[in-house]
Amino acid sequence: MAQYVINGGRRLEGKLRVGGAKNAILPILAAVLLTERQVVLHDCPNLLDVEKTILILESIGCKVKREGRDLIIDPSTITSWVIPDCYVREIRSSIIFLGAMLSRTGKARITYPGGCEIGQRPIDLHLKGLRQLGVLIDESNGYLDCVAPQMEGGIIHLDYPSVGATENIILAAVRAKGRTVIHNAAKEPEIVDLQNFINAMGGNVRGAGTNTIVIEGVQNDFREVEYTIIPDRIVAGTYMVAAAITGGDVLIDNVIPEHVQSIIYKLREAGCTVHVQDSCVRVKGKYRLRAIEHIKTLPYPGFPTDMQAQFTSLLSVARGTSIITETIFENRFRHVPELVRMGANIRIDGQTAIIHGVRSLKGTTVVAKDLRGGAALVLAGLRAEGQTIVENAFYIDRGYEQLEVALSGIGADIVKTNG
Ligand SMILES: CC(=O)N[C@H]1[C@@H](OP(=O)(O)OP(=O)(O)OC[C@H]2O[C@@H](n3ccc(=O)[nH]c3=O)[C@H](O)[C@@H]2O)O[C@H](CO)[C@@H](O)[C@@H]1O
Ligand SMILES: C=C(OP(=O)(O)O)C(=O)O
Repeated sequence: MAQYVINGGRRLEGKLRVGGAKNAILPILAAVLLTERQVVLHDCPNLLDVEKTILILESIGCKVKREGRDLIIDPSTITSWVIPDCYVREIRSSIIFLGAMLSRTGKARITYPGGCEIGQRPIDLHLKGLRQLGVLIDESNGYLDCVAPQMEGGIIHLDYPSVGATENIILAAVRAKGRTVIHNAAKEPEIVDLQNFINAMGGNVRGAGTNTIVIEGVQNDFREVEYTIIPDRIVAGTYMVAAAITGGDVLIDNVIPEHVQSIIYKLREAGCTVHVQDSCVRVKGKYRLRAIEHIKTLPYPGFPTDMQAQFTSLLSVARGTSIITETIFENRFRHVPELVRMGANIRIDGQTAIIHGVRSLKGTTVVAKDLRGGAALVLAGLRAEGQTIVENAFYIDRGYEQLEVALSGIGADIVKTNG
């Protein structure tokens, strides 16, 4: 199986560009089902999760063509409302097809989604919201069989601002009769991107980015659309940490600075210099950064859970003791035992990691257990003395495009091999 081999200790310097966001393109690929006209998406990242989502679209009859970083999709020819199990089990975000498929065909069949390395990740809020729009859901033998002859708008109060539930409800409500209001909606930038994409096709969604989203059901045909995916704030954040942890100086291009505000604040707190200009963020690290008193993961605009693991690596070599509390997912410290194998001094107490910074990490063989935890191990390897091998590279490839090429371009010694 593929692995990353890193010879650590090199200071990273130079410039790199961030591509379109995984968490934006995945729901947008589902939203494509809302139209029967051609959709052209620009800056589509070449990621495992994107490839698998394209396979879902193809398996239900859509035609998808990749030309460089563009995807050209013809969704006019849907032949099935059944989302195939094999993809659903592999990628969690496939559950978003439920709302989109219901909007398009009034029915959908899907199994429960996978991707549960970081927690249980139930879908109760998705289903509760859809039921409130009039969807009849039969849950038996591990399948969700859904029918919605005519969805009706309604008022939905989410018990928690779940990103996926917010997206699923928006997708279902776009074609419902009347107005839907989602209270306590998630405010993540990827939801704003979904709203903008839907509106570009002819939908009527407003309020994304705030905690109240209003969807006016639209019955008429949607138009052809060309749309550019927003840059990936988590990939940007990961490169920012790569600069910081190696004491480097890296300019990251194609970033929306507002989307990485909480990451910038924490990097500055650790002693990094961060300059922001237009769509560029420049991060200068130091060999020994300062500990951060407390990082608590929170829904946007709070500190993202998807950056928690990378900061655990960073703080493992900072001067002093840092505390990180993970409040979103219950099993998201699986990178910690691997970091400890590299010489980090970290103790887990429930949902909190207590990190006593050490002067150096030592390269060894470690195993990625999930996407961001895997990226965190690569970051630790960039800093460590000697050679680090990160096994299970496929986890990392779910969310990072040619990570070894990007990092080599700014001075890292990293290759991907077939173990
Ligand atoms: C493809 C995608 O966009 N993935 C992101 C999305 O995941 P995802 O959409 O799965 O995350 P959610 O916001 O839904 O989950 C947040 C929390 O709510 C819980 N929950 C969620 C739904 C539900 O019906 N019931 C329930 O209890 C989850 O178990 C979790 O503890 O947001 C997460 C939180 O920012 C990110 O880490 C993921 O990268
Ligand atoms: C948890 C993540 O993704 P997913 O929701 O697709 O598993 C992530 O991007 O860090």
